[in-house]
Amino acid sequence: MDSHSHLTIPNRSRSSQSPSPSHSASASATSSIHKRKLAAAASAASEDHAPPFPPSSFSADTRDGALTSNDDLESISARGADSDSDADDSDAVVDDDEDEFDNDSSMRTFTAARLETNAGASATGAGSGGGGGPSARNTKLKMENSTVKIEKSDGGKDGGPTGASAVGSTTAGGSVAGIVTKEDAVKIFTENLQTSGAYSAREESLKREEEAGRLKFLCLSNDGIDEHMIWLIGLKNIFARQLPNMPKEYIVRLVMDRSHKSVMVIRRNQVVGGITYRPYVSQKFGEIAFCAITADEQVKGYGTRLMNHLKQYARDIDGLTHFLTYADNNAVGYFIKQGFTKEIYLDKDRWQGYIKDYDGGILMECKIDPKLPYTDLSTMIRRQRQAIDEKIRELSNCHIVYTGIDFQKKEAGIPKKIIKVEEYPGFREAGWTPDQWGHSRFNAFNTSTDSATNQKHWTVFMRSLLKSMHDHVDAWPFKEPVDARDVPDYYDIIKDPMDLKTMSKRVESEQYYVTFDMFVADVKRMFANARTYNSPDTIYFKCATRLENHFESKVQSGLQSAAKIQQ
Ligand SMILES: CC(=O)SCCNC(=O)CCNC(=O)[C@H](O)C(C)(C)COP(=O)(O)OP(=O)(O)OC[C@H]1O[C@@H](n2cnc3c(N)ncnc32)[C@H](O)[C@@H]1OP(=O)(O)O
Repeated sequence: MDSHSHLTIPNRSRSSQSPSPSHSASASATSSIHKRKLAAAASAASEDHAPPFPPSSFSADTRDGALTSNDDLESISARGADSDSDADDSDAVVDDDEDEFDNDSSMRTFTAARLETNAGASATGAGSGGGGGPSARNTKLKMENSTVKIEKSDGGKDGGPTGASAVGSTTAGGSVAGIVTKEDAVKIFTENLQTSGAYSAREESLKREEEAGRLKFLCLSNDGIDEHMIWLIGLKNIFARQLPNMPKEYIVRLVMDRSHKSVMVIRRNQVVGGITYRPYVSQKFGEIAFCAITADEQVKGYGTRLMNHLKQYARDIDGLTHFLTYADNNAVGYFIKQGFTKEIYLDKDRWQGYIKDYDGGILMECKIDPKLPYTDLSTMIRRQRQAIDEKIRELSNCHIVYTGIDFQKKEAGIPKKIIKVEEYPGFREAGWTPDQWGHSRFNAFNTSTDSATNQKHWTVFMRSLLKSMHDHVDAWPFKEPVDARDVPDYYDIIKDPMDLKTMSKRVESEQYYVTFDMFVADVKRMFANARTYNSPDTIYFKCATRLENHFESKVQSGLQSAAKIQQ
């Protein structure tokens, strides 16, 4: 039952740290210490030198498997309380800045050499439960010309020692049950189709990066394989930087704990971020302990793709149905976007006593869908969009785009030459007939004898409405077009400006507003523009609202009296 201890870790708020200008400065200030450490590690000549991973202070613990016994947690908690002042951590626990790690060229060369040697091997197969024997757990860096042992594994469960698993490999070749093939997609692809929104665009672009081999998502745990350890240390460094209120020792312990797994984003063989979680296989849920993306790669979609890979992996390999996590307050928004809720629907019996309490975090839950192709959601969305578009095309011809009219815009958009409505390309094809001329949802005058008289009634009505607005006390901001010399950025923001003077010209042309709806649309636009550009507390915003109310009441009363006259 040791792993089910229900303890409160007092100082484990994961407050995130956003990139700051001082970031690089602080990195360079400590880099010399770091380089000394790395040089010592690379030489590995003397046991007096602490190797970069895993350092002696935790290697003993991690070799012994799970680290979540009561004793362990209590000691973590006690250490956590003074972790912030624990500047000496750097010696005991490699307290590297993530950038320092990146910046050290000798380490990079070393890492690259190793990773090249093993290219491809790390992405092969899921880990087995038996690969973590002492001989396999070589936790010291070797010299560059030394051989690195890569173990192939067979997809073990239970959160035991695991080799690197290419996350999402369960959908090898991209074929997912229930998803049509590429060829089918091409067949139903149609022109003028909006193929993706922002979410899909980001997902698709990262998916392409994966397919091109520039990006990979791996699930690893502490298996002693050198390159895995390098990545785990890289991930630990990211967590330490991005979750500064988390005791660093605690981060190391969980990342290196063999009952935890880490799904990592690796780009050009460097860790960009990851999620460390503990699968409780018997309970079919996982607890996300840490989640972070390196500072300069945040909000680029990595966090979402990482979570999608995690869900797919946890469902298909670990057999999990839910995730629970204590989310930092400022990360709640991210988790909500990943499908987490603050309501916990999972039966308490399944999780209570298993997960650790965190102060300052909000417990959130995510149900893993049993079928969704999480790593290929963008394809699913695209195909759904295509199917809907196809259906709409069957039922309507609104997708047909006709050539536009050469409007010959003059001042105020009044056309120079009159074009008959029936000559507008597409009007007749859309089902319009000449008897619909002047048709409007405002039908107060529509019963008049002929359309010319009818139109005259409307012109008089529009003129009176304009005058009424013009005379109103709140009309002053709307009488003339906005002068760009007074408001330089106005036309950057407002692309379709409108004002009372312009509308007056359009009314007086007696040609522009062929329906009353067009007039109302211009009035509405004028007020909408004012509310778009100005904030609610401004006089302009308030004038817009008051004048609009005035306009609406005038329209109502005008239409009612017109209707009475008709009767
Ligand atoms: C259990 C825990 O570890 S809690 C602590 C979580 N970690 C942190 O707070 C560390 C600092 N933050 C990070 O490392 C990252 O910002 C993460 C992991 C929170 C998110 O990763 P990213 O790569 O930035 O996420 P991604 O780019 O996929 O963004 C997904 C969406 O979430 C939004 N988002 C990202 N971070 C946050 C946030 N902190 N709050 C609200 N929304 C967020 C994005 O704007 C984006 O929205 P959109 O789809 O509408 O455009």
